[in-house]
Amino acid sequence: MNDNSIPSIILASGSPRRRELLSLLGLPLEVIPSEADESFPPEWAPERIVSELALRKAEAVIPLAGKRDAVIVGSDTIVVLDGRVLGKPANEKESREMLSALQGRSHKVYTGLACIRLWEREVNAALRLEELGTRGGETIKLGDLGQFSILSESPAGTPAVMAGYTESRVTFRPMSGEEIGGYIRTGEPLDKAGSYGIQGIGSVFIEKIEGDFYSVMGLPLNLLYQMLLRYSISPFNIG
Ligand SMILES: Cc1cn([C@H]2C[C@H](O)[C@@H](COP(=O)(O)OP(=O)(O)OP(=O)(O)O)O2)c(=O)[nH]c1=O
Repeated sequence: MNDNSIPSIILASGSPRRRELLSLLGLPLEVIPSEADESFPPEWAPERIVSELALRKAEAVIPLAGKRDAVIVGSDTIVVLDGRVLGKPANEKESREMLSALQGRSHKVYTGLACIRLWEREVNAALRLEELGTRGGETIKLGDLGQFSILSESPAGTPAVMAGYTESRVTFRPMSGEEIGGYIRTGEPLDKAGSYGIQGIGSVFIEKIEGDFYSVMGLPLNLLYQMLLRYSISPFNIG
C-alpha cells in the first residue's frame, strides 16, 4: 500500500496537541476544526459524555469534508473529581479553584474518540446521517483502559462509525498556593481540561499516572490504532 491508497485522516479538532499526537502515526493528515455543540445533560456518565462529544465533533465536520475517501476523527477530554466534571477553566479564578481541588489527590481523566469513514464513490457510501443514530453494535474492550463500539456498518460489512473512550487516573502531589499562582501565570492551564497539561510544565506536579499518557494529553493513539485497523488502515503498511 502506498500513501495514495490510504484514506486521509481528517482531524476534527482545533487542538494543536491532538494534531501533534495524530501526526506521530505518519498517516496522511488534514485538520478541519469542529464547531460542534459541547453541552450535555448533567445526568450523563463521563464515558458517555466524552464518547458522544467526540462523535458530535466528528459528525459536524462531515459536510465540510466533502465526498472522498477519508476517516474523520473527533476527540474530547474531561477531568472528573468526586463525580464533578471539570472542563476548561473560564478564567484564572476557576483555574485556581480547579487546581486547589486537584492538588494532593487523584482524579480521573476520560478521553473520547470517534471515527467516521467517508467514501468517495456512492456505491460504497454506506454512511448516511440517519445511520449515525444507530446504537448497540459490537463493543471491543481494551483491557481496563477503555473500549469502543461499532455503531453502524456499510452493506459490505465495513464498520463505518466507531466511538469509544479511555479512562486514566492521575495523582497530583500537594501544591502550595504560590505554586498554583505561579503555574497559572505560565498561561498553560487556561485552554486545558482540569486546568493542567500533563505534557507541559504541569508535569512537575504529577506524582503518578495509571492509564495512558496520550489519553490524558488529549488523543488515545492506542485506541485510534485499534479503530483504524477495523478500516484496514495501519501506519505500518506505509513505505
Ligand atoms: C488533562 C489535560 C487536558 N489537556 C487538553 C486536551 C484538550 O485539548 C483539552 C480539553 O478540551 P477538549 O474540549 O477535549 O478539546 P479542545 O477544545 O482543546 O479541542 P477540540 O474540541 O477542537 O478537539 O485539554 C491537555 O493538553 N493536557 C492534559 O493533561
